[in-house]
Amino acid sequence: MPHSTVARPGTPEMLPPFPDSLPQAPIQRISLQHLIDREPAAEKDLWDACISHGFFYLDCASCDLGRSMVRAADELEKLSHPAFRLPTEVKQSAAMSKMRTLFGYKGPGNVARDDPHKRRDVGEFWNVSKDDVLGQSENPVLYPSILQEAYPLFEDFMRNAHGVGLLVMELLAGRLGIPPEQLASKHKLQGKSGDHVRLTFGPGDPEEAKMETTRTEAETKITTYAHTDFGSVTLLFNWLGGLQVENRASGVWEWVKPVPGHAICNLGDAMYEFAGGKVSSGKHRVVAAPGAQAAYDRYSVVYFVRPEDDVVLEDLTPGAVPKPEAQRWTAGKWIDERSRQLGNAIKKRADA
Ligand SMILES: O=C(O)CCC(=O)C(=O)O
Ligand SMILES: [Fe+2]
Repeated sequence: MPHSTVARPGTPEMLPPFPDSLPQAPIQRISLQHLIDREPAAEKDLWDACISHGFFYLDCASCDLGRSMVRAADELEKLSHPAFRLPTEVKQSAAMSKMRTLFGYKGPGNVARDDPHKRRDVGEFWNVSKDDVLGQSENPVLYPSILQEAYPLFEDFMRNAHGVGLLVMELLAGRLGIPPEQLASKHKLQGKSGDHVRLTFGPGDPEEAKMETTRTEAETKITTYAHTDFGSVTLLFNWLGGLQVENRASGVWEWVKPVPGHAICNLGDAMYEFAGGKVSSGKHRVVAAPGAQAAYDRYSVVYFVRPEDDVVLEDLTPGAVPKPEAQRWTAGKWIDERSRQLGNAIKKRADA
C-alpha cells in the first residue's frame, strides 16, 4: 500500500477544517477535572453519555493530568509518521500474525468476516502492549527500535490513560451498585492483559475529497472496520475526521469531529457485560476524512483499558444471575475471537 505523497503538516491548526454541514453524533463534552472532583453534574453527564451512545468527549485542557496526556498523544502522533514509513519487511517482521496475540503490526488488506462487500481495509496499526512496555511480558514483541526507544513516552501515556480509565470505571461502578474496588481489581496495571497503545495510520487520498455525501456503502473505503471495542474503556486522540459512530435508533453513521484538547472516550464490550447491559458499547468505524481533509494521511493514538486476560466477562451488578458455564468468556478469549472476526490471523494461545 503506497503512502500518500501529501505529508501531514504536523500542527492541527494547519489542517483543512472539518465540514460543518455533516451530521455529527451528539456527543457530550465532559471535563476531566470535574470528574476528578466528583462534581455531581459531571458524573450525571458521564452516566447519561454511557447509557446512551457510550461515547463522550473528555476535556483534557482542564487539568495537568489531561494536558500531560494531550502532550504525550501529540508526541506519539509525531512518532507514528516514521513508524508507519518503515519498510514493509521491517513492519511485517513484527506482524500480529507472527505473534502470540494481537500485539505488533497490522498491515492493510484485512477483510472482516461479516462484510457483505468484501472490502479490503486500508488502515495500519502498531499495537504496543502495556505489558511489553512495563517489562512484564514473558514473550515480548520485538518492535522496531524506533518504537522501543520511545517506551518512556509510551509508559507515561499509558499510566495516565489507565488512571483515567479507572476513574471512569469507579464513577460508573457507583451508579451500578458495583463495589468500585471490584472493577479496579480486574484492571490492575501489573496484571497480564490486552491493554495497549494503538497507533493508527490511514493513507490520505485526494480522490476521496468531498465524496462523503455521494459515495455508496459499497464504494466507501474502510480504514478501520465497524466494531465495538473489546475492553472496558478506550481513550482516543485523533486530529482529522473519519471516525463515525452508528446511531443506534436509525442505523445511520454519524461523524465525530475531533476537538483540540479533548480525548474521545468510549466504553467497550467488557464494560457492557460488567454493567449487565446497562451501558453502551457503541459501534464505530473509520473511513476517509471528510471534505478537503481526505487528502491528508490520518493518524490516531488510542489506549485500551481491558480486563486482565483471565477475568470472566459477567454481570457484576447486584442480584445478577450467573451465566451458564458454556457462555462464560474470559477477556483474553473474547479479545482473540473478536480480533479474528475483524480479519486478523492471530495464533491460538497456548492456554486456550
Ligand atoms: O482512529 C480512530 O479515530 C478510531 C480508532 C478505533 O476505533 C480503534 O482503533 O479501535
Ligand atoms: Fe475502536
